[in-house]
Amino acid sequence: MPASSSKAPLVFVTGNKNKLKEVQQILASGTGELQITNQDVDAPEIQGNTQEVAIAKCRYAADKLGTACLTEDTALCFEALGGLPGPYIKDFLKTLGHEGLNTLLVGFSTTKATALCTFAYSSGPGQEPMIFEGRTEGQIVPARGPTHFGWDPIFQPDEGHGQTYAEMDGAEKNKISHRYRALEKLSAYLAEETKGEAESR
Ligand SMILES: O=c1nc[nH]c2c1ncn2[C@H]1C[C@H](O)[C@@H](COP(=O)(O)OP(=O)(O)OP(=O)(O)O)O1
Ligand SMILES: [Mg+2]
Repeated sequence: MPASSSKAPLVFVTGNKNKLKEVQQILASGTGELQITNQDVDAPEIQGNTQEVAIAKCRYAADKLGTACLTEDTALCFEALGGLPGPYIKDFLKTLGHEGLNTLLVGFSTTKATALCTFAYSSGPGQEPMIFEGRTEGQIVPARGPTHFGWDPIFQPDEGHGQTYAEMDGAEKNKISHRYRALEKLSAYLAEETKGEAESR
């Protein structure tokens, strides 16, 4: 029996169904070490850098749920704007839309952007969250493809053969995405942690 099967699934705290779906798909194609359930806690999101935002969200969720938990914060960082909107992309997207986000870059010499995913994991209330980051480099482009997930239509990853995230097949996005890369690091950490616990039993 794998050591992890004796453990309860980890609670992934998010209000975003698309994130949840991608995380489940990515984990399903992996080793099966990490299993998750989901809760929406509506944690307040502070101002700060991506790590500070992710840590505060996770700390709040662990205290509120009284258990180990996982949160995730996604940022979209425009090189021309010194990394902004970064963790504030949700509000920028809501207010400006895809077109407005493109307009922000008019007059700049680069449309380069980084999609940055930050998972925060706390092993329980009062336990300092740990951070796992994944990055995918790309360009901001006029919207192409289905519009069901956030800024997917305006982000064209450098490894995407000219397609935007939205135009890519879900499985293709999950091979190169910021979320996949962060989750890979988290899974490796949790596998080690589980191994350590099994050995010390
Ligand atoms: O892969 C992605 N492709 C396109 N758009 C994405 C992606 N991942 C997050 N997004 C959007 C959702 C939200 O507009 C903002 C991040 O904000 P963020 O606070 O992390 O997400 P959220 O509030 O929707 O869910 P949560 O409850 O986990 O905080 O970028
Ligand atoms: Mg949020």
